[in-house]
Formats: sequence, C-alpha cells, structure tokens
Amino acid sequence: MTRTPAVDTVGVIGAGAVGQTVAATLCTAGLCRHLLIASRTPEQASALTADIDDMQQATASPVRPHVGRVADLGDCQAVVIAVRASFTNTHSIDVRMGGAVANAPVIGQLAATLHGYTGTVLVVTNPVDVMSRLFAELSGCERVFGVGSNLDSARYRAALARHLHVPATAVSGHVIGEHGDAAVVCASATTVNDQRVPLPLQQLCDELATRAGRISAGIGRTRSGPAGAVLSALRRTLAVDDGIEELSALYGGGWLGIPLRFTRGEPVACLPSLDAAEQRQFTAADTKLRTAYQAVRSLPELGSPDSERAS
Ligand SMILES: NC(=O)c1ccc[n+]([C@@H]2O[C@H](COP(=O)([O-])OP(=O)(O)OC[C@H]3O[C@@H](n4cnc5c(N)ncnc54)[C@H](O)[C@@H]3O)[C@@H](O)[C@H]2O)c1
Repeated sequence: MTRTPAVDTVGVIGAGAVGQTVAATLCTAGLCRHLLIASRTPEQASALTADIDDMQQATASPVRPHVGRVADLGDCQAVVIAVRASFTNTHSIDVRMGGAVANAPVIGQLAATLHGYTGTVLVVTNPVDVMSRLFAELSGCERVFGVGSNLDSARYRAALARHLHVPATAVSGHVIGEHGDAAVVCASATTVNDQRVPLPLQQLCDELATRAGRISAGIGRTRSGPAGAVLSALRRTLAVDDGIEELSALYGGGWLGIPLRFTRGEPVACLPSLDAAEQRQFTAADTKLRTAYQAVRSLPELGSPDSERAS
C-alpha cells in the first residue's frame, strides 16, 4: 500500500466495537496520514493504537495511529464520535432511542471539550439524530453530521438489488428521517436503471427494521456496516469525493437524516419528491425527533439552555 492519504489527521473518540472498526477501516483505506485515538481511559486508547499500529506494520498502510486525549483533537480535519455510556438498554422497540438519557451527558462533555472546533464532526452515537443535534448545539461546531441514514440507504439499495437481481449501483433511492423506527423509505422516487419499478415495499421495510438486530444477535454489535458508512461520509465531507450522502443534519429547524449533495465538501440538501404518505412519515419523524431532543435537552446534567443564553 503506497498511496498518499488524501487527509492529514482524523480523530476517533471511543475505542469500542464501532471505534475499533472505524480505526481499522481508515487504516486499510489509507484515508489519512495520522489517526488520533481517544477513549474513556488512556488504557483503551493505547490498546487500540497498538492494535492499529500492528495493522499498519503488517499492511504497510500510510496511516500512523497515535494515542490522543479529546482535548488534543482540535487540529484534526475530522473527528468521529463513537462513544457509548455504560448502561443496559431495556428497549425492545425504538432500541436506538434507549441510549438517549445515558449517552447525552457523555456527548455534552465532549461538546464542552471540543467547543468551537472548526473541523468536521461525524457523530455515530445513538440515537444519532438526537445526539448529533445535541453535540452541534452544545459545541457551537458548524460542521456536524450524524451517520446512520446513509447506512440505512445502502442497506435499502442492496436489498432491492438482491430482490431484482441487479447490481446495487443500478438502484437509486434513499432512506431518510430517523435512523431508527421512524425511518422513511423514499419508495416513490426510487428508480432502477433510471426506471420506476414495482417495489416489494413491506419486505424491504421489514429487512431494514430487523437487519441491525439480527447482526447484533449473531455477533454482539454492528460494526463493519457503520464503519463503512463513516468512511463514505468522511470522503464526502472532507472533499475527497463529490456525491450524495444521507446524513443527519439541520433541516427546516429540526435535525434528521436527509440526502446532502456534497461538492468539494460543501453540503446542499437535496430531498427527493415524496408522495403524500412519505411526506406524512417524514413530518412524523421530524416531530418525534424534536420531542426527543427537547426531553434530552432538559436533562439536569446538561444545564439549562436559558442559563447558557444568559451567560
Ligand atoms: N449511527 C449508526 O449507524 C450506529 C451503528 C452502530 C452503533 N452505533 C452507536 O455507536 C455507539 C458506539 O457503539 P459501540 O458498539 O462501539 O459501543 P461500545 O460500548 O463497544 O464502545 C463504546 C466506547 O465508548 C467509550 N466511551 C464511553 N464514554 C466515553 C467518554 N466519556 N469519552 C471517550 N470514550 C468513551 C467506551 O469506553 C467504549 O470504548 C453506540 O451508541 C451505538 O448505538 C451507531
């Protein structure tokens, strides 16, 4: 592996299942010259750094891993947040939302440490639409995106391609709204080889709703799919490639997954046309996420928005 990395430094916060796989993916993809790894304890960060260092040596990757602290990540072009508080998720539906109360204070601490950071932040921590908004609003960072709807969209296009026996590249379509139970499949605008085709919509929705749970039931956590979605989002947000990526972002005063067209790293929302049922689902997702955000924002651990405005 001899190619020159497109990016200088990327930071990863959280050395768990997703953080480990993101770090390994960035190392094998050769995306950046330096990878700064931070986690809840220095021991975790050192251990993952050593493991990635072994990978770098074995593959001659140009990516050099280093132990970092969150406060050291200010010079990174991008920071990936893949933390998870220690808690037991008791939700059997709306599973991702089950992490909101536990993860919000951790995101709040990271936002305080990275306040005013000018690079790109990709939030992976669930519920990702709520946590990315929380990070953006508490940190003041302007380039914050949540990763999740791009993974849903990739899964949707792949499932439809399998059903129709066509390459996934022949399918154009998006999953937007919440990365969770209120995901919206944009079926009415989906095309295959630029043609509208009849879709097995219920089958596709069932596959989307159950896939992450089946992966977690078999191997403990989802990790490679999310890491691929992070890599794809980094390439678009850091201007390595132009193209559309479905990410969670500010839209119409709320914060939810939408297709963003990136040109040299700059995003412009490009929502497909929605039929009446899809529009209702999208509005419902928006309402659900605004309500969930307000509930999280009023947690006493995060301080009051009013006292922040006053200071
Ligand atoms: N958006 C997506 O598409 C997607 C996909 C998969 C997982 N996730 C989410 O990503 C998050 C991480 O998942 P995981 O499986 O890697 O969890 P994990 O429990 O394996 O790892 C979490 C890591 O975060 C670290 N951590 C906790 N508090 C921290 C702090 N204050 N500072 C720094 N590090 C801290 C922990 O020590 C641990 O290393 C979860 O919220 C999960 O639900 C999102």
